[in-house]
Amino acid sequence: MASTRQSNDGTKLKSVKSLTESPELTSIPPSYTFTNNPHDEIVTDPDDDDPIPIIDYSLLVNGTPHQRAKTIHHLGKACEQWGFFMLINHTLSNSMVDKMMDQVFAFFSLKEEEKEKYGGKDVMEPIRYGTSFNASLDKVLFWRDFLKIVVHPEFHSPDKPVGFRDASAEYCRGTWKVGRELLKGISESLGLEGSYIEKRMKLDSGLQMMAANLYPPCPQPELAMGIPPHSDHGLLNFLIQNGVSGLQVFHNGKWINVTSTPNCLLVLVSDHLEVMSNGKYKSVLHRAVVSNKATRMSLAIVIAPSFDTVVEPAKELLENHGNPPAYVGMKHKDYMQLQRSNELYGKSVLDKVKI
Ligand SMILES: O=C(O)CCC(=O)C(=O)O
Ligand SMILES: [Fe+2]
Repeated sequence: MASTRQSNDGTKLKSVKSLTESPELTSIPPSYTFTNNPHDEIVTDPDDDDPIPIIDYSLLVNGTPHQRAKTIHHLGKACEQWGFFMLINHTLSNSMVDKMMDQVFAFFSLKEEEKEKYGGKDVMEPIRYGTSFNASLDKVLFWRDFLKIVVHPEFHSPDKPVGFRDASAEYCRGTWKVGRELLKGISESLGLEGSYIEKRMKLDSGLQMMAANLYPPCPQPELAMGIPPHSDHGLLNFLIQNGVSGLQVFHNGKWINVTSTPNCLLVLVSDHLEVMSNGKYKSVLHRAVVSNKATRMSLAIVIAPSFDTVVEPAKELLENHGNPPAYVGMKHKDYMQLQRSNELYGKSVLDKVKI
């Protein structure tokens, strides 16, 4: 049975998409308005002297030993200094990516009753459609509808739209492969064996999740927020978007606009890589702002440890470098549950495991 999402005052909460479809909407409802301006920090485009790192995937997998070693070095620096990079020359074809984005758009375009089949309250449901982040807890609502699906170790898919299952099976297989190759390079960049992360994080039964976000045009974008500053659970997050910018990453005390670059994967270092590397690599704080011009869509693929893995700093890194652990271990499932059942705010979950 379709469940009903409740807003703070107990009334049914509409998706942002259906809210924006009412023709008279010229201002945003007060429940979406931030009283302390979320846009008051420094926002800038990337500096020419400190550009967003670019990693060439083809050199990592098919390069000469020298090219591969150089790429692994750059990869390590990107994880250390930005927690974020753009991946080019990867193996995901344009047609595969386009097909996937078309299906995500088709899902959000279904009738609300159809989408509401996945509108359950349990934050750990394998397929979950909703709005804002945690609508029953969010003090101010976010200008965003979402669909989250677990696709590994068990593959799930909504039945509609018709082409969704095939497109997502193909896209998820492709991104999983890229994720495992990148994690090999990242293990090596930490001075560990190439297979270290995949073994230690039990990636054969690792969690892969797809999270699709829809940010409809907003009549007062300066008062609203698509998704608040946060870092993600898991090891890596691959983001693609529909050609409309809105992602900002926090770097050296400033919010950096990430302009949409076709054919590249935006790769975000996530909390479990920070924990596992004992803080050498930092998960990136990021947020999404909205616009009054176009609907923005983004699609995230989370590559994460198996649910039963206790994620803690790699003993080998502590022993080799004589460093004390900076984080306590926590089971991935407990970490994810903690993040999903609270307000999304900065690195608040990571702070709980920091020593
Ligand atoms: O829409 C974006 O660019 C960011 C989405 C995001 O941070 C997430 O899904 O975790
Ligand atoms: Fe995120």
